[in-house]
Amino acid sequence: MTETSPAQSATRGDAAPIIEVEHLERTFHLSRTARVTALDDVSCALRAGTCLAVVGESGSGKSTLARVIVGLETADAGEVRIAGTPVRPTTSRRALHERAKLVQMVFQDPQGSLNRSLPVAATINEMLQAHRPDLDRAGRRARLLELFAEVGLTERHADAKPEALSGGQKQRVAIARALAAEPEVLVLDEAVSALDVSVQAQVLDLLKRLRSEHGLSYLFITHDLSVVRDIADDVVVMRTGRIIERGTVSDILDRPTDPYTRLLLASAPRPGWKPRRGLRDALIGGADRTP
Ligand SMILES: Nc1ncnc2c1ncn2[C@@H]1O[C@H](COP(=O)(O)OP(=O)(O)OP(=O)(O)O)[C@@H](O)[C@H]1O
Repeated sequence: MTETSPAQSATRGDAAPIIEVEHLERTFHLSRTARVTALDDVSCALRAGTCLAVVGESGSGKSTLARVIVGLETADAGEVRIAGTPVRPTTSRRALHERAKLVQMVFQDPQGSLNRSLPVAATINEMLQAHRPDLDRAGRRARLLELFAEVGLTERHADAKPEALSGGQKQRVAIARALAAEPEVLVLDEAVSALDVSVQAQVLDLLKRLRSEHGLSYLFITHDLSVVRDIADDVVVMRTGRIIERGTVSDILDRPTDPYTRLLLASAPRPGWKPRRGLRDALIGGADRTP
């Protein structure tokens, strides 16, 4: 990770892409006759030092896009480049290690990356062993505590087992674990979606601070438009595997042109929000039928 200088921040608007996604296709074959197209000619770019939100309702292809980007899923066609290097299927430890130094993923459920029977420090230690071979045992412990302090946790949290931590604390551990690899990009897949609103706000604040302190870039996957204004610079809107609208946060949130984006906005919780009856039917049945 590198520190962002004021000059770098000032030129963010023209920043070169750190992730380039070109014409991705991915179809899942569910049976001999049934298939679902999760990605249909998807192209987008994440500018270095910025946050690109990928929004859309459940099943629109957001997680598949994220998984293809980090190499957990293979596309049928198209290409992803991270810092100019194509993401290709590989079992080479060296290639996987180099990719892990570029991009780390944070999932909705932090439990998946934590070992139930070990203190959470063990998870971070494992990452440090892989990515900081220069550190001895004491050096790793010192770095671990530094990472915990960065995400607002203490030594007490480091030595606790996952079950003793709250959802927000576990998500902070997952973020510290990702940072331990010192990546350039975090792919955050619904990373705050399971948290209570107040905890969600604190984790979003943490992510904003980490981004500016370390010059990180974020691909922020969410179905919840209410968090997008807070964290993102650019937005792509996905529907049934396609990108149907893209632009800056204010383009998409204040001046959406696509009827589906307008419906998503109408369904986003905000102060005074009341669910509209039939909205989901309208979303599934055809956005252009309902304003
Ligand atoms: N491994 C898989 N096998 C079969 N179908 C899959 C698989 N992964 C995703 N799909 C299907 O691809 C489509 C897109 O799924 P994806 O998880 O990418 O959407 P999403 O927008 O992230 O939704 P959610 O927020 O619910 O995860 C869905 O119809 C889903 O059922």
